[in-house]
Amino acid sequence: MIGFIGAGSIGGAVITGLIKNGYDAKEIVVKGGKSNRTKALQEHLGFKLVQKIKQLEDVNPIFIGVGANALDSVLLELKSISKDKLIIAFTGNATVAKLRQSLPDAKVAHAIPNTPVKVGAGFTGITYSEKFTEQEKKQVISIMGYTGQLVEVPETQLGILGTVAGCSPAFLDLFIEALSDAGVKHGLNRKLAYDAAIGMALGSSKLALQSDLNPSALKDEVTSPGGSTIKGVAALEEYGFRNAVIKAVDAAEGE
Ligand SMILES: NC(=O)C1=CN([C@@H]2O[C@H](COP(=O)(O)OP(=O)(O)OC[C@H]3O[C@@H](n4cnc5c(N)ncnc54)[C@H](O)[C@@H]3O)[C@@H](O)[C@H]2O)C=CC1
Ligand SMILES: O=C(O)[C@@H]1CCC=N1
Repeated sequence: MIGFIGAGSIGGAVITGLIKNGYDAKEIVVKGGKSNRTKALQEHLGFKLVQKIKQLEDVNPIFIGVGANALDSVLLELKSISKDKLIIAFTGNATVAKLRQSLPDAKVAHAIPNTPVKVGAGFTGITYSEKFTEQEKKQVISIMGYTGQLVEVPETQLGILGTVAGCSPAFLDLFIEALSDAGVKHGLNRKLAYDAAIGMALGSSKLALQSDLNPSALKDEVTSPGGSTIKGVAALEEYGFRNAVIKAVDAAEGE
């Protein structure tokens, strides 16, 4: 059995991704928060819902999906049942040092998933404490693999990886929304405008993944000489698109 504490946006997305992609819901135990959200998710997905962290005593690994405000109290409650367990926290400020200090008898890791885990297309960065064996890392991969890619990085890179992959779904959604607004401005109906923008983002991502060319060269393939695309690219540069994206990442990184 595997466990979750906190099933909000990211905890719920990982649980959904696991179950929708074939992980047995009967093997998942969730301790949710005070809202009815987890109950609604449980009715939809069929995992086991418990009321107390102590009820996760026989569960391993345990994933923590609570926010920073709830982390300390959760770790305090978890301590007495954490001996030799694998504890993986998604919480932004759950550094390995903090987790290690709060749960000295556990094997801890800090991971930053992104919301596409919900459809098995996630990109999750993870830093393990040195206590994790290769076998235990494989165990985590065998679970998180249901939700997409899992990439191990040193903790010095986990924050920026979490921004580039974890915050950016919101940035891309904003781009898709803006693109469809422009389509509507020029006469497309809203549904067709969204379908076109989303279909483009999906197709371009697939092409970037499968092509030998980097995104810069792929852009060059779209910009016919004297054509409409290069005029649009010039306008994006004029309005600081590239700089706006870099500044967005700087801001998310707290700069
Ligand atoms: N939303 C995202 O895309 C990502 C979020 N994160 C990090 O994950 C953390 C949570 O973020 P969200 O899921 O967006 O927030 P959220 O507010 O949607 O989810 C937090 C959940 O924890 C529950 N909770 C609070 N106290 C609890 C307790 N004692 N026991 C069980 N459940 C409890 C709440 O009821 C809520 O459902 C944050 O630190 C965030 O930085 C990390 C990667 C991606
Ligand atoms: O906004 C946040 O704090 C989290 C971190 C990555 C995505 N969402």
